[in-house]
Formats: sequence, C-alpha cells, structure tokens
Amino acid sequence: MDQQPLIRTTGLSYRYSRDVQTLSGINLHVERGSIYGFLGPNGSGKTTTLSLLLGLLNNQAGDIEIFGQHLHRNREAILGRIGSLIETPSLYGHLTARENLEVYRSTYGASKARIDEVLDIVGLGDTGRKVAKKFSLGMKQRLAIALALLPAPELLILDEPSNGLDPAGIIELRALVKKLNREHGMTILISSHLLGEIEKMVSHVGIIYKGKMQFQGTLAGLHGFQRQGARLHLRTSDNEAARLLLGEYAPRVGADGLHVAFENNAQVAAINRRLTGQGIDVFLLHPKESDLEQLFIDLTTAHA
Ligand SMILES: Nc1ncnc2c1ncn2[C@@H]1O[C@H](COP(=O)(O)OP(=O)(O)OP(=O)(O)O)[C@@H](O)[C@H]1O
Repeated sequence: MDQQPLIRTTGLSYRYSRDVQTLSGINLHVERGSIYGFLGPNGSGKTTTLSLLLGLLNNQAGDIEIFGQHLHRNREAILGRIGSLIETPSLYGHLTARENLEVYRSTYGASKARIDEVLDIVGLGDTGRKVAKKFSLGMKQRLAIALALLPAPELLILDEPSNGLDPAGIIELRALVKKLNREHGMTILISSHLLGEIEKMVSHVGIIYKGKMQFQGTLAGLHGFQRQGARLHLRTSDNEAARLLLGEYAPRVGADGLHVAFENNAQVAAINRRLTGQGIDVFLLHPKESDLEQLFIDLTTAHA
C-alpha cells in the first residue's frame, strides 16, 4: 500500500487571461481513503482546480500527480480510474434511470450487472418506468453519480453536488458519499461553497480563497485555524498598565491603543473584566475581523 497522497498537485497555477491569475501555487494533497472537502466561496477557483485534475483544462504551470503518476504522461490510464460530476450532467429526460445508464454502459465497458449495482448503490433501484425528467433534482443528481460510478472508479470528484438541492436531497447525498467511501472504498473529492453542507461528511478540508490555498488538514485542525488572525483593538485610560496586565496575550501598543490576539468571546469578556477590575477604564473594545474571518463568514452564509 503506497503512502503517497492519491492526488498531489505542486505549485498548480492557472490563468484564463494574461492579466488575471486565477490559481496561484495550489498544493493539494488528497489522502487515499479520505473524503476531502474542497471549500471556497464562489469564484475562488474550485472548478478550475478540479477541471485541471480531470484534464478538462490544459495544465499551464505546476504538476499534477494522481495515483502516483503524472497526469500529463498517463492521462488515459488515470482518467479511467476516476469518476466525476463536474458540469450539469447530460441525462436523457425521456429515458428511465436504467435506460440512461444503458446509453453510457458501453462507453465505460461496464457489464449489465453493473447497472443494477450502481442503481442499488445510489438508491434508484425501484424507479421502474419513471423517466428522468420526472425525477426530483436530488434523484437526477444521484443518477448522474450512478453514471460516474459505472466504471467502478477508485476516486470520485464531485463539483458542488449539493447546489440547488433541498435539505432532504442534501442529507441523501451526504449518506451516499459516506457509503461510497466506507463500503466501496472510494476516495472522494467534493467541492462546496458552504462549510455546513460538507462538514458532517468530510475527513479532510482544503480551503481555497482568491485562487490560493488558505488551509489544508483535518476537520479538527480547521476549528483551531478558524480564529487565527482575529485581533481585539482596545483603548483604555492607561494603555501601558493595560499592556502589563494583559501580558499573556502578547499585546502590541500603537498610537491608536492596544491590539491583542484572541480566539473567542469568552476571552474578550475576560480581558474586559481584568482591566476594569484593576481600575483601568475601557473606552473601546473592538474585535476586528481578519480576512480569514470574512472568509469564514462567506463559507457559513448561504447566498441566494
Ligand atoms: N472560462 C473562463 N474564462 C475566464 N474566466 C473564468 C472562466 N471560468 C472561470 N473563470 C473565472 O475564474 C475564477 C474562478 O472560477 P471557478 O469557476 O474556478 O471558481 P469556483 O470556486 O468553482 O466558483 P463557482 O462556485 O462560482 O463556480 C472566477 O473569477 C471566474 O470568473
């Protein structure tokens, strides 16, 4: 069993036009057996990255290795082991789920028995004569995933599969992704612009913002990272005394008052209590958002 990541990009960069750098130095590491959530607000570069991994865009700079091989040298062999859902799936509305799969079966060299298997995996085994245009969006999405599963891929890449789904559809999708990972041993790379949509299913997270990776690691690691960079701006009746009192926070004194790093609201309250408890008046207590915090606000706020 190799220990190298299933996907490794090194310094992946991309620009659609000469003057706009869409991706800058992306180092993506996706471990075998993981469910990797690729998070970023709209326009941050997720689809561009995934398109590069799937050879849908030509690589301009940096390196892509998948299954330990260079994508540009082993393109067909690698892509044959990946299932993906990246654009709106091309389903035939007048055909049933089974007939849709039959259309694609020979392209993938899959057996007839595989059709029953994938229908069963995605929970569409009992849709019978119902045609795809009568399906809910969630069912259409699962049928599209069934298509991607036909060649029994080791790696599944899903670009914003929750988009447009209602809460029930999102829950079904989440259960399906977990099942594919746990019962079928698939590594899954799934993108989203909302942390809440994927945090219940992923083991690892990569966050991309303005074309740059901001964080990559386990979900547990993400929670510590989230508050990094948050600073509290204080003005008091005696800034020098306040600086000494708040020594453990390593405050910085400037012309406009003090600045201290903090992690949560409880610390803000504790700082305030300590100062007022020592007779120092607090005139200003202003938690300042870092860029990172704005990023997390974007990732946790649903846009219409
Ligand atoms: N074909 C294209 N030509 C020019 N610019 C593009 C093209 N496709 C995407 N872009 C731009 O590249 C940037 C990254 O887009 P990308 O689609 O990769 O982001 P994303 O994170 O997937 O966001 P979304 O969820 O909105 O698709 C955006 O500014 C987008 O406008």
